[in-house]
Amino acid sequence: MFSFFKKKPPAESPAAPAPSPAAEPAPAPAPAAAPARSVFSPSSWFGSKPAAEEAAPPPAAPDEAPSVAPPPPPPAATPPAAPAAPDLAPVPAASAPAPAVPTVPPPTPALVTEAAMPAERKGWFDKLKTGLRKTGTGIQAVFVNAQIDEALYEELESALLMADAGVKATEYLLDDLRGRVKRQMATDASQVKRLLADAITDLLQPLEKPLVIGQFTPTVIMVAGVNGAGKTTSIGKLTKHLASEGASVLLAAADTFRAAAREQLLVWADRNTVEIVSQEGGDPSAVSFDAVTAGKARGKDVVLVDTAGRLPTQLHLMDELKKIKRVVTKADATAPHEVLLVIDGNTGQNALAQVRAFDETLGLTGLVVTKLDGTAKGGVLCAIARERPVPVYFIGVGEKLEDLETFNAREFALALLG
Ligand SMILES: Nc1nc2c(ncn2[C@@H]2O[C@H](COP(=O)(O)OP(=O)(O)OP(=O)(O)O)[C@@H](O)[C@H]2O)c(=O)[nH]1
Repeated sequence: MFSFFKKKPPAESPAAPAPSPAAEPAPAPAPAAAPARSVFSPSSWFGSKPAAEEAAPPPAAPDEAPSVAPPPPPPAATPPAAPAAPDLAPVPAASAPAPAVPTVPPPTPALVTEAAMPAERKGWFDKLKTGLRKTGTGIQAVFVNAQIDEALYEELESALLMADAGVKATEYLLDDLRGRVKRQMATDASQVKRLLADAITDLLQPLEKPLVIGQFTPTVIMVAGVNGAGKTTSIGKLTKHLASEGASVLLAAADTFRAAAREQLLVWADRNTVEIVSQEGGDPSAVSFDAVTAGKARGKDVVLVDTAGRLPTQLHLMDELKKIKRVVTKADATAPHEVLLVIDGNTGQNALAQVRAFDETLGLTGLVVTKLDGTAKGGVLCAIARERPVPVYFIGVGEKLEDLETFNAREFALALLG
Protein backbone atom coordinates (compact mmCIF):
# COMPACT_ATOMS: atom_id res chain seq x y z
CA MET A 1 0.00 0.00 0.00
CA PHE A 2 1.44 3.34 -0.96
CA SER A 3 1.01 6.48 1.00
CA PHE A 4 -1.81 8.83 0.29
CA PHE A 5 -0.24 11.83 1.95
CA LYS A 6 3.14 13.30 2.60
CA LYS A 7 4.24 13.80 6.13
CA LYS A 8 6.42 16.75 6.84
CA PRO A 9 7.53 16.80 10.44
CA PRO A 10 7.21 20.07 12.29
CA ALA A 11 10.40 21.98 12.89
CA GLU A 12 10.38 20.95 16.52
CA SER A 13 8.80 17.83 17.86
CA PRO A 14 7.16 18.85 21.12
CA ALA A 15 6.38 16.20 23.67
CA ALA A 16 3.05 17.72 24.47
CA PRO A 17 0.69 19.18 21.96
CA ALA A 18 1.90 22.69 21.61
CA PRO A 19 0.51 25.22 19.25
CA SER A 20 3.28 25.73 16.77
CA PRO A 21 1.92 28.77 14.99
CA ALA A 22 4.00 31.41 16.64
CA ALA A 23 7.16 29.51 15.92
CA GLU A 24 6.26 29.01 12.33
CA PRO A 25 7.15 31.94 10.21
CA ALA A 26 5.16 30.81 7.24
CA PRO A 27 2.36 33.30 7.04
CA ALA A 28 0.09 32.19 4.30
CA PRO A 29 -1.53 28.92 3.47
CA ALA A 30 -0.22 26.72 0.76
CA PRO A 31 3.47 27.04 1.17
CA ALA A 32 4.39 26.92 -2.44
CA ALA A 33 7.79 25.78 -1.30
CA ALA A 34 6.43 22.52 0.06
CA PRO A 35 8.75 19.94 -1.32
CA ALA A 36 6.97 18.07 -4.00
CA ARG A 37 7.60 14.47 -3.30
CA SER A 38 6.55 11.64 -5.44
CA VAL A 39 3.18 10.10 -4.91
CA PHE A 40 4.87 6.81 -5.60
CA SER A 41 6.74 6.77 -2.33
CA PRO A 42 5.50 3.64 -0.62
CA SER A 43 6.38 4.79 2.87
CA SER A 44 3.78 5.76 5.40
CA TRP A 45 3.84 9.47 5.97
CA PHE A 46 3.01 8.91 9.59
CA GLY A 47 5.99 6.68 10.19
CA SER A 48 8.16 9.20 11.95
CA LYS A 49 5.66 10.66 14.36
CA PRO A 50 7.02 10.64 17.92
CA ALA A 51 5.07 8.20 20.05
CA ALA A 52 5.11 10.54 23.05
CA GLU A 53 2.99 13.00 21.22
CA GLU A 54 0.29 10.45 20.68
CA ALA A 55 0.30 9.39 24.29
CA ALA A 56 -0.53 12.83 25.63
CA PRO A 57 -4.05 12.82 27.05
CA PRO A 58 -6.48 15.16 25.40
CA PRO A 59 -6.67 18.27 27.52
CA ALA A 60 -10.02 19.64 28.58
CA ALA A 61 -11.84 20.32 25.38
CA PRO A 62 -13.49 23.60 24.81
CA ASP A 63 -17.27 23.59 25.03
CA GLU A 64 -18.47 21.71 21.93
CA ALA A 65 -18.70 18.18 23.13
CA PRO A 66 -17.76 15.93 20.28
CA SER A 67 -20.68 13.88 19.16
CA VAL A 68 -18.59 10.79 18.76
CA ALA A 69 -16.58 8.94 21.33
CA PRO A 70 -12.94 9.87 21.20
CA PRO A 71 -10.85 7.56 19.16
CA PRO A 72 -9.47 4.47 20.79
CA PRO A 73 -5.83 4.53 21.80
CA PRO A 74 -3.98 4.85 18.56
CA PRO A 75 -2.94 1.58 17.08
CA ALA A 76 0.32 0.78 18.83
CA ALA A 77 1.92 4.05 18.14
CA THR A 78 3.39 3.98 14.74
CA PRO A 79 5.34 0.96 13.72
CA PRO A 80 8.75 2.39 14.49
CA ALA A 81 9.98 -0.50 12.50
CA ALA A 82 9.22 1.36 9.34
CA PRO A 83 12.69 2.81 9.30
CA ALA A 84 11.90 6.45 8.84
CA ALA A 85 11.65 6.52 5.15
CA PRO A 86 14.37 8.49 3.49
CA ASP A 87 11.99 11.11 2.23
CA LEU A 88 10.84 11.79 5.76
CA ALA A 89 14.16 13.01 7.05
CA PRO A 90 13.57 15.48 9.86
CA VAL A 91 13.61 19.06 8.81
CA PRO A 92 16.33 21.01 10.61
CA ALA A 93 14.97 22.94 13.54
CA ALA A 94 16.21 26.29 12.37
CA SER A 95 13.91 28.27 10.20
CA ALA A 96 16.35 28.11 7.35
CA PRO A 97 14.65 27.14 4.15
CA ALA A 98 14.32 23.39 4.28
CA PRO A 99 17.26 22.16 2.29
CA ALA A 100 15.22 20.33 -0.20
CA VAL A 101 14.22 17.12 1.44
CA PRO A 102 15.48 14.76 -1.19
CA THR A 103 12.63 14.73 -3.57
CA VAL A 104 11.77 11.50 -5.18
CA PRO A 105 11.40 12.57 -8.76
CA PRO A 106 7.98 12.19 -10.24
CA PRO A 107 7.74 9.24 -12.56
CA THR A 108 10.11 10.48 -15.19
CA PRO A 109 7.79 12.63 -17.15
CA ALA A 110 6.87 11.93 -20.67
CA LEU A 111 8.72 8.68 -20.88
CA VAL A 112 7.04 6.40 -18.38
CA THR A 113 4.94 3.89 -20.21
CA GLU A 114 2.18 1.78 -18.78
CA ALA A 115 4.55 -1.16 -18.69
CA ALA A 116 7.06 0.78 -16.57
CA MET A 117 4.50 1.95 -14.07
CA PRO A 118 5.15 1.07 -10.40
CA ALA A 119 3.34 -2.13 -9.47
CA GLU A 120 1.43 -0.50 -6.62
CA ARG A 121 -0.21 1.92 -9.05
CA LYS A 122 -1.35 -0.68 -11.55
CA GLY A 123 -4.71 -1.41 -9.94
CA TRP A 124 -5.53 2.25 -9.68
CA PHE A 125 -4.36 2.89 -13.24
CA ASP A 126 -6.72 0.24 -14.59
CA LYS A 127 -9.57 1.82 -12.69
CA LEU A 128 -8.64 5.24 -14.01
CA LYS A 129 -8.53 3.92 -17.55
CA THR A 130 -12.02 2.48 -17.17
CA GLY A 131 -13.25 5.67 -15.55
CA LEU A 132 -11.90 7.88 -18.31
CA ARG A 133 -13.17 5.69 -21.12
CA LYS A 134 -16.00 8.02 -22.07
CA THR A 135 -13.73 11.04 -22.17
CA GLY A 136 -11.01 9.22 -24.06
CA THR A 137 -12.95 7.29 -26.68
CA GLY A 138 -13.43 10.21 -29.04
CA ILE A 139 -9.78 11.23 -28.84
CA GLN A 140 -8.51 7.69 -29.34
CA ALA A 141 -10.77 7.20 -32.36
CA VAL A 142 -8.95 9.98 -34.20
CA PHE A 143 -5.86 7.82 -34.47
CA VAL A 144 -7.49 4.68 -35.80
CA ASN A 145 -6.28 4.01 -39.37
CA ALA A 146 -5.34 7.67 -39.69
CA GLN A 147 -2.77 9.44 -41.86
CA ILE A 148 -0.73 12.29 -40.47
CA ASP A 149 -2.39 15.14 -42.30
CA GLU A 150 -4.46 18.25 -41.69
CA ALA A 151 -7.61 16.17 -41.34
CA LEU A 152 -6.09 14.37 -38.35
CA TYR A 153 -5.38 17.66 -36.58
CA GLU A 154 -8.88 18.91 -37.35
CA GLU A 155 -10.48 15.78 -35.98
CA LEU A 156 -8.28 15.93 -32.94
CA GLU A 157 -9.31 19.52 -32.36
CA SER A 158 -12.99 18.53 -32.37
CA ALA A 159 -12.35 15.56 -30.12
CA LEU A 160 -10.47 17.65 -27.55
CA LEU A 161 -13.19 20.28 -27.56
CA MET A 162 -15.81 17.57 -27.14
CA ALA A 163 -13.87 16.29 -24.13
CA ASP A 164 -14.21 19.78 -22.65
CA ALA A 165 -10.51 20.60 -22.82
CA GLY A 166 -11.56 24.13 -23.79
CA VAL A 167 -10.38 26.28 -26.67
CA LYS A 168 -7.16 27.54 -25.10
CA ALA A 169 -5.85 24.16 -24.00
CA THR A 170 -6.91 22.58 -27.28
CA GLU A 171 -5.03 25.17 -29.33
CA TYR A 172 -2.04 24.85 -27.07
CA LEU A 173 -1.99 21.06 -27.32
CA LEU A 174 -2.33 21.09 -31.11
CA ASP A 175 0.53 23.55 -31.51
CA ASP A 176 2.67 21.58 -29.13
CA LEU A 177 1.84 18.34 -30.91
CA ARG A 178 2.67 19.72 -34.36
CA GLY A 179 6.09 20.72 -33.03
CA ARG A 180 6.71 17.30 -31.52
CA VAL A 181 5.62 15.51 -34.68
CA LYS A 182 8.01 17.63 -36.71
CA ARG A 183 10.94 17.21 -34.35
CA GLN A 184 10.45 13.47 -34.01
CA MET A 185 9.70 13.09 -37.71
CA ALA A 186 6.75 10.90 -36.80
CA THR A 187 5.46 8.85 -39.66
CA ASP A 188 2.44 7.01 -38.32
CA ALA A 189 -0.63 7.81 -36.28
CA SER A 190 0.26 5.63 -33.30
CA GLN A 191 3.46 7.62 -32.90
CA VAL A 192 1.43 10.83 -32.96
CA LYS A 193 -0.86 9.40 -30.31
CA ARG A 194 2.13 8.73 -28.08
CA LEU A 195 3.37 12.25 -28.66
CA LEU A 196 -0.04 13.58 -27.70
CA ALA A 197 0.21 11.62 -24.44
CA ASP A 198 3.55 13.35 -23.83
CA ALA A 199 2.06 16.76 -24.62
CA ILE A 200 -0.87 16.19 -22.26
CA THR A 201 1.51 14.95 -19.55
CA ASP A 202 3.59 18.09 -19.82
CA LEU A 203 0.50 20.29 -19.77
CA LEU A 204 -0.90 18.61 -16.67
CA GLN A 205 2.38 18.22 -14.80
CA PRO A 206 2.15 21.56 -12.97
CA LEU A 207 -1.11 20.39 -11.38
CA GLU A 208 0.63 17.49 -9.67
CA LYS A 209 1.31 18.20 -6.02
CA PRO A 210 1.13 16.03 -2.91
CA LEU A 211 -0.89 17.07 0.08
CA VAL A 212 1.59 17.68 2.88
CA ILE A 213 0.56 16.92 6.41
CA GLY A 214 2.47 17.41 9.63
CA GLN A 215 3.99 20.81 9.15
CA PHE A 216 1.40 22.24 11.49
CA THR A 217 -0.47 20.78 14.43
CA PRO A 218 -3.13 20.51 13.35
CA THR A 219 -3.09 20.89 9.60
CA VAL A 220 -6.39 22.64 8.99
CA ILE A 221 -8.04 21.78 5.71
CA MET A 222 -11.11 23.70 4.65
CA VAL A 223 -13.24 22.07 1.95
CA ALA A 224 -15.66 23.94 -0.29
CA GLY A 225 -17.64 23.36 -3.45
CA VAL A 226 -21.03 23.53 -5.11
CA ASN A 227 -23.88 21.33 -3.95
CA GLY A 228 -23.41 17.67 -4.63
CA ALA A 229 -19.84 17.97 -5.94
CA GLY A 230 -18.74 15.23 -3.57
CA LYS A 231 -17.30 17.22 -0.65
CA THR A 232 -18.61 15.12 2.19
CA THR A 233 -17.84 11.85 0.42
CA SER A 234 -14.30 13.00 -0.35
CA ILE A 235 -13.78 14.14 3.24
CA GLY A 236 -14.97 10.73 4.36
CA LYS A 237 -12.50 9.01 2.06
CA LEU A 238 -9.64 11.26 3.15
CA THR A 239 -10.53 10.69 6.80
CA LYS A 240 -10.43 6.97 6.28
CA HIS A 241 -7.03 7.11 4.60
CA LEU A 242 -5.61 9.46 7.21
CA ALA A 243 -6.97 7.44 10.10
CA SER A 244 -5.73 4.20 8.62
CA GLU A 245 -2.26 5.68 8.45
CA GLY A 246 -2.44 6.57 12.12
CA ALA A 247 -3.21 10.28 11.92
CA SER A 248 -5.56 11.79 14.45
CA VAL A 249 -8.35 13.59 12.65
CA LEU A 250 -11.05 15.91 13.85
CA LEU A 251 -13.98 16.72 11.60
CA ALA A 252 -15.89 19.98 11.62
CA ALA A 253 -19.44 19.72 10.31
CA ALA A 254 -19.65 23.32 9.18
CA ASP A 255 -22.52 22.49 6.83
CA THR A 256 -25.07 23.40 9.43
CA PHE A 257 -27.92 23.85 6.95
CA ARG A 258 -28.40 20.38 5.64
CA ALA A 259 -29.10 17.88 8.39
CA ALA A 260 -28.30 15.04 6.00
CA ALA A 261 -24.81 16.41 5.38
CA ARG A 262 -24.12 16.47 9.11
CA GLU A 263 -25.44 12.98 9.50
CA GLN A 264 -23.34 11.78 6.57
CA LEU A 265 -20.24 13.21 8.24
CA LEU A 266 -21.23 11.70 11.59
CA VAL A 267 -21.34 8.31 9.91
CA TRP A 268 -17.83 8.78 8.51
CA ALA A 269 -16.60 9.95 11.92
CA ASP A 270 -18.21 6.97 13.57
CA ARG A 271 -16.81 4.50 11.06
CA ASN A 272 -13.31 5.81 11.50
CA THR A 273 -13.67 6.53 15.21
CA VAL A 274 -12.57 10.10 14.82
CA GLU A 275 -14.00 13.04 16.70
CA ILE A 276 -16.40 15.51 15.19
CA VAL A 277 -17.61 18.94 16.15
CA SER A 278 -21.12 19.60 14.96
CA GLN A 279 -24.03 21.73 15.99
CA GLU A 280 -27.48 21.53 14.55
CA GLY A 281 -28.50 24.76 12.89
CA GLY A 282 -25.50 26.56 14.38
CA ASP A 283 -23.28 29.15 12.82
CA PRO A 284 -20.80 27.46 10.46
CA SER A 285 -18.04 29.89 11.47
CA ALA A 286 -18.58 29.10 15.13
CA VAL A 287 -18.44 25.37 14.47
CA SER A 288 -15.22 25.82 12.50
CA PHE A 289 -13.70 27.98 15.24
CA ASP A 290 -14.57 25.43 17.91
CA ALA A 291 -13.19 22.60 15.82
CA VAL A 292 -9.85 24.29 15.17
CA THR A 293 -9.55 25.33 18.81
CA ALA A 294 -10.32 21.79 19.93
CA GLY A 295 -7.94 20.39 17.32
CA LYS A 296 -5.14 22.55 18.70
CA ALA A 297 -5.92 21.78 22.30
CA ARG A 298 -6.01 18.05 21.64
CA GLY A 299 -2.96 17.98 19.41
CA LYS A 300 -4.79 16.60 16.41
CA ASP A 301 -2.87 16.04 13.22
CA VAL A 302 -5.62 17.19 10.92
CA VAL A 303 -8.84 19.17 11.18
CA LEU A 304 -11.09 18.78 8.15
CA VAL A 305 -13.77 21.45 7.79
CA ASP A 306 -16.75 20.44 5.67
CA THR A 307 -18.72 23.43 4.41
CA ALA A 308 -22.17 23.64 2.86
CA GLY A 309 -22.52 23.48 -0.90
CA ARG A 310 -23.06 26.79 -2.66
CA LEU A 311 -22.99 28.32 -6.10
CA PRO A 312 -20.46 31.05 -6.81
CA THR A 313 -23.38 33.27 -7.82
CA GLN A 314 -24.83 33.12 -4.31
CA LEU A 315 -22.81 36.03 -3.09
CA HIS A 316 -24.02 36.00 0.50
CA LEU A 317 -23.02 32.35 0.76
CA MET A 318 -19.64 33.09 -0.77
CA ASP A 319 -19.25 35.82 1.86
CA GLU A 320 -20.07 33.25 4.47
CA LEU A 321 -17.18 31.11 3.22
CA LYS A 322 -14.84 34.07 3.54
CA LYS A 323 -16.07 34.52 7.08
CA ILE A 324 -15.43 30.87 7.92
CA LYS A 325 -11.90 31.27 6.63
CA ARG A 326 -11.36 34.47 8.65
CA VAL A 327 -12.67 32.89 11.81
CA VAL A 328 -10.50 29.80 11.34
CA THR A 329 -7.53 32.16 11.19
CA LYS A 330 -8.65 33.67 14.48
CA ALA A 331 -8.54 30.24 16.06
CA ASP A 332 -5.11 29.53 14.57
CA ALA A 333 -3.16 32.35 12.99
CA THR A 334 -1.51 30.01 10.49
CA ALA A 335 -4.72 28.30 9.39
CA PRO A 336 -6.33 27.28 7.16
CA HIS A 337 -3.30 25.54 5.73
CA GLU A 338 -5.22 24.14 2.81
CA VAL A 339 -8.33 25.43 1.10
CA LEU A 340 -9.64 22.74 -1.19
CA LEU A 341 -12.33 23.00 -3.80
CA VAL A 342 -14.16 19.83 -4.74
CA ILE A 343 -15.37 19.89 -8.33
CA ASP A 344 -17.56 17.44 -10.17
CA GLY A 345 -15.72 16.31 -13.32
CA ASN A 346 -19.10 15.84 -14.99
CA THR A 347 -19.61 19.57 -15.13
CA GLY A 348 -16.77 20.16 -17.61
CA GLN A 349 -16.17 23.80 -18.43
CA ASN A 350 -18.50 24.79 -15.63
CA ALA A 351 -16.00 23.28 -13.22
CA LEU A 352 -13.38 25.67 -14.58
CA ALA A 353 -15.72 28.58 -13.86
CA GLN A 354 -16.10 27.26 -10.31
CA VAL A 355 -12.34 27.08 -9.85
CA ARG A 356 -12.02 30.70 -10.94
CA ALA A 357 -14.83 31.95 -8.71
CA PHE A 358 -13.84 30.05 -5.57
CA ASP A 359 -10.19 30.89 -6.11
CA GLU A 360 -11.03 34.57 -6.26
CA THR A 361 -13.10 34.34 -3.10
CA LEU A 362 -10.97 32.03 -1.00
CA GLY A 363 -7.53 31.64 -2.53
CA LEU A 364 -7.55 27.93 -3.25
CA THR A 365 -4.57 25.74 -2.53
CA GLY A 366 -5.83 22.58 -4.17
CA LEU A 367 -8.58 20.72 -5.97
CA VAL A 368 -10.30 17.40 -5.64
CA VAL A 369 -11.87 16.38 -8.94
CA THR A 370 -14.62 13.80 -8.45
CA LYS A 371 -16.85 11.76 -10.75
CA LEU A 372 -14.38 11.37 -13.58
CA ASP A 373 -15.98 8.00 -14.06
CA GLY A 374 -18.81 7.98 -16.52
CA THR A 375 -18.17 11.47 -17.82
CA ALA A 376 -17.14 12.54 -21.31
CA LYS A 377 -15.83 15.82 -19.94
CA GLY A 378 -12.65 14.77 -18.15
CA GLY A 379 -10.64 16.94 -20.54
CA VAL A 380 -11.48 19.84 -18.25
CA LEU A 381 -8.26 19.13 -16.38
CA CYS A 382 -6.41 20.38 -19.46
CA ALA A 383 -8.46 23.56 -19.36
CA ILE A 384 -7.68 24.01 -15.66
CA ALA A 385 -3.98 23.47 -16.31
CA ARG A 386 -3.98 26.09 -19.04
CA GLU A 387 -6.31 28.67 -17.56
CA ARG A 388 -6.31 28.33 -13.76
CA PRO A 389 -3.61 25.93 -12.67
CA VAL A 390 -4.65 25.16 -9.11
CA PRO A 391 -2.97 21.89 -8.00
CA VAL A 392 -5.08 18.76 -8.16
CA TYR A 393 -4.47 16.72 -5.03
CA PHE A 394 -6.93 13.93 -5.66
CA ILE A 395 -9.18 12.60 -8.36
CA GLY A 396 -12.20 10.38 -7.91
CA VAL A 397 -13.55 7.74 -10.24
CA GLY A 398 -16.31 6.23 -8.14
CA GLU A 399 -18.13 6.17 -4.87
CA LYS A 400 -16.03 3.56 -3.15
CA LEU A 401 -13.24 4.31 -0.77
CA GLU A 402 -10.52 3.14 -3.10
CA ASP A 403 -11.93 5.21 -5.95
CA LEU A 404 -10.19 8.37 -4.77
CA GLU A 405 -6.48 8.67 -5.42
CA THR A 406 -3.62 11.10 -5.76
CA PHE A 407 -3.41 12.81 -9.13
CA ASN A 408 -0.56 11.94 -11.45
CA ALA A 409 -0.28 13.71 -14.79
CA ARG A 410 1.39 10.87 -16.64
CA GLU A 411 -1.13 8.31 -15.45
CA PHE A 412 -3.97 10.59 -16.44
CA ALA A 413 -2.59 11.17 -19.94
CA LEU A 414 -1.94 7.49 -20.56
CA ALA A 415 -5.34 6.47 -19.20
CA LEU A 416 -7.03 9.09 -21.36
CA LEU A 417 -5.42 7.76 -24.52
CA GLY A 418 -6.06 4.17 -23.62
N1 LIG B 1 -19.72 8.22 -9.51
C1 LIG B 1 -19.16 8.95 -8.54
N2 LIG B 1 -19.93 9.44 -7.56
C2 LIG B 1 -19.36 10.19 -6.59
C3 LIG B 1 -17.96 10.46 -6.58
N3 LIG B 1 -17.70 11.24 -5.49
C4 LIG B 1 -18.88 11.43 -4.86
N4 LIG B 1 -19.89 10.80 -5.50
C5 LIG B 1 -21.33 10.79 -5.19
O1 LIG B 1 -21.86 12.10 -5.36
C6 LIG B 1 -22.97 12.28 -4.49
C7 LIG B 1 -22.84 13.61 -3.77
O2 LIG B 1 -21.77 13.50 -2.88
P1 LIG B 1 -21.69 14.35 -1.52
O3 LIG B 1 -20.39 13.99 -0.90
O4 LIG B 1 -22.92 14.23 -0.71
O5 LIG B 1 -21.62 15.81 -2.10
P2 LIG B 1 -21.51 17.19 -1.31
O6 LIG B 1 -20.66 18.07 -2.13
O7 LIG B 1 -21.07 16.97 0.08
O8 LIG B 1 -23.02 17.64 -1.34
P3 LIG B 1 -23.72 18.89 -0.53
O9 LIG B 1 -23.47 18.65 0.91
O10 LIG B 1 -25.15 18.81 -0.93
O11 LIG B 1 -23.13 20.12 -1.03
C8 LIG B 1 -23.01 11.07 -3.59
O12 LIG B 1 -23.98 10.19 -4.07
C9 LIG B 1 -21.62 10.46 -3.75
O13 LIG B 1 -21.60 9.08 -3.53
C10 LIG B 1 -17.16 9.92 -7.65
O14 LIG B 1 -15.93 10.12 -7.76
N5 LIG B 1 -17.82 9.17 -8.60
